Amino acid sequence: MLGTIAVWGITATTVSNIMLIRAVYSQYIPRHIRTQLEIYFYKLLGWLSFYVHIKFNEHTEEGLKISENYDAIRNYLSSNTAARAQRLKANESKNSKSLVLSMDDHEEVEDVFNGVKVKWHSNMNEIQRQSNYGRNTSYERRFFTLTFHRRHRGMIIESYITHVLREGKAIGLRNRERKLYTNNSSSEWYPWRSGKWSNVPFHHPATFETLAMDPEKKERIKKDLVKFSKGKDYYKKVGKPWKRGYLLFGPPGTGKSTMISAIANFLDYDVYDLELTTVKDNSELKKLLLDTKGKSIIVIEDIDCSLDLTGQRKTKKEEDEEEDKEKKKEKKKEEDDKKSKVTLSGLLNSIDGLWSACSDEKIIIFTTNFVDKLDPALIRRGRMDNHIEMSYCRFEAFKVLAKNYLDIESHELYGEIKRLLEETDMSPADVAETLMPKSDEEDADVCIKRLVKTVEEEKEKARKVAEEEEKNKAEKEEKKKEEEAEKKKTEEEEKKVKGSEENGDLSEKNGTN
Ligand SMILES: Nc1ncnc2c1ncn2[C@@H]1O[C@H](COP(=O)(O)OP(=O)(O)OP(=O)(O)O)[C@@H](O)[C@H]1O
Repeated sequence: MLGTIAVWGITATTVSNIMLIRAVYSQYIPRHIRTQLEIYFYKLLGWLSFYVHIKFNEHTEEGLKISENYDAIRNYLSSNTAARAQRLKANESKNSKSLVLSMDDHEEVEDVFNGVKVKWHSNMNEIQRQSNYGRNTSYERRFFTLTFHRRHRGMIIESYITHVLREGKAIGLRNRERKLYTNNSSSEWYPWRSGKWSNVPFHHPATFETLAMDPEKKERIKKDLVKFSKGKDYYKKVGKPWKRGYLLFGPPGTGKSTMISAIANFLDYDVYDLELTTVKDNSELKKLLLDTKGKSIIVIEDIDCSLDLTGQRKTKKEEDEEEDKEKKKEKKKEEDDKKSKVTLSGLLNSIDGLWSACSDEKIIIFTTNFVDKLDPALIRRGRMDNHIEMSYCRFEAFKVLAKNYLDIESHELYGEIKRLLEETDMSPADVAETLMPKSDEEDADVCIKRLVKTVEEEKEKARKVAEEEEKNKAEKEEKKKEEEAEKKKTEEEEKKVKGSEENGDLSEKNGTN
């Protein structure tokens, strides 16, 4: 008992001595000397210790953004070592599609790489700060520390850390919740939002399986996408940026937007839906494009409606002059004139700029209903590498829709439908709408019969339209012929009159002589 009291007494004295020394140290030794002393102390520790420590902070140097490396390490440790940690933390991240378990603060786990053991420690410091208004605030600063024996320094720095960051980033991409980004239009009320992206979770259900189109064409597109997504080394070898441009063209309702969603789901990419008409000018466009992340699809729908593509491309000088003129005009204009001043050259330059500025995989897709209206420069290979025609619904595409909407693979009317669809141009959107049951009483048989009736009506309509066009054409030709005949007649009469006048002149002359 006496022994225990003595031990407590010694401990208490030691603790109070340490506290006294600390108080004297921080009160009487100037700050800059304390800093120097601490540097030497840590250096000494470094010389004495066999272990190397590397710190990875949660925030970047600027302090605002979460460090990508910290995130990657957390992902790596969550999947590789967190199972071995005693205490875990459930992170509810808005960027992740599922709950992510990671090591709790002040936990330590071991990892083994190439037979070498390393330790990861998750740290958290609470930092006290006084605000400008004298209020005390505190915030938490987190970081991971990697500890390993100094004889493995080279291998850990060159190989292990790269391995952890690469794996962690890949896990992050797999777990992330995909996003649909849209560009904000310029607003008088929220000027800081203009030229920036807003996002919502991307949950479009379209897939290549549900996409109605010719199966061979579908397979070709899928192969092209797979080759692209696995082509990092290939693109590097041939000296091309890891990008691909697709032009989707075809009549309305043939599935251009649906195809974009199917591609995004197939490759697991985000989608940036760029509304060109709300982009203020070329420099805002460039900024928006450069502000897109990798593994994404940038979409400009109905490109023919978003820009004046009928005009010739302008030279840089012409464009500058025009911009100068525009600026002068702009001053006179009311402030609420929000017309987009994006030009074709601006778009081309922005795409080329995007292509050369970023190293990660990106796809850009343009859609149009009128491919012939587009400037060839916009869709040349290299910018739009793959041109895909989305066409009217033929039998193969119909079979996919029937499977999707009615869950059937055959019907006695399939032969009839095949014949009708080969002869009639109907969009997959119209076929899908006709096939969809309108009530619980409607079964596949009712829907298929309705489709036959609708296609027959469409065929009849198309026949009448063609007949009308033919009639108009014939009438026009007839009119043209009549006009030509009339013209010829007038010319001949004029010739005759002229001839007789000349003859008259001549006889007059002869008579005079
Ligand atoms: N090829 C297709 N496969 C499956 N569904 C389709 C297909 N085409 C159209 N649809 C259906 O029709 C609807 C409209 O299609 P979508 O918006 O993709 O056509 P679009 O070609 O982009 O039309 P627009 O040129 O008018 O923008 C879709 O929601 C989808 O349900």
